[in-house]
Amino acid sequence: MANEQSIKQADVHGPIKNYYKTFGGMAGIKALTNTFVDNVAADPHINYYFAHANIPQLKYQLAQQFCVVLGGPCKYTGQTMTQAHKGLQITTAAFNYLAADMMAAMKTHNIPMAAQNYFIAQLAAMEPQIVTK
Ligand code: HEM
Repeated sequence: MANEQSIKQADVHGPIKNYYKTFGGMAGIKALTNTFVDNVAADPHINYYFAHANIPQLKYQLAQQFCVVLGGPCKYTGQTMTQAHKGLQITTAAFNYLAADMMAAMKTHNIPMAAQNYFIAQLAAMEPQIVTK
């Protein structure tokens, strides 16, 4: 299990459920993250936000964060969601496009529906920290 500091930093809301194995452990989470970031990079509604992003670093931090959210034995050492998205002027519409890109990625990887619902609810709970416009 991730420690308390790591959980807080990852902006996990509410009780963590253990879906780590359902997502295929770290290999599954990395594969999902790759598909998700690829979907975002190909999404003309939001990809311009990532024009100057360090994609390998972003994928690494996302996979660690997702692992913590899914109850896995990881530590998230990146920025909080408030810090990471400060000044990016992210809109509700952009947030929703990104969520749809994650749903498509989970579908691609055949994640069971209950696990999908848990994960997307966790991401949705981060919206107040991310949407600033
Ligand atoms: C629940 C949804 C989201 C989560 C979980 C999330 C998570 C993250 C994480 C973990 C980082 C890296 C922090 C670090 O390196 O310390 C990051 C950075 C970033 N995020 Fe998000 N994010 C979300 C939504 C969004 C949305 C909607 C956008 C824009 C449409 C966005 C744009 C960015 C950008 C541009 C960066 C900086 C990348 C870089 O400079 O390399 N994020 N996000």
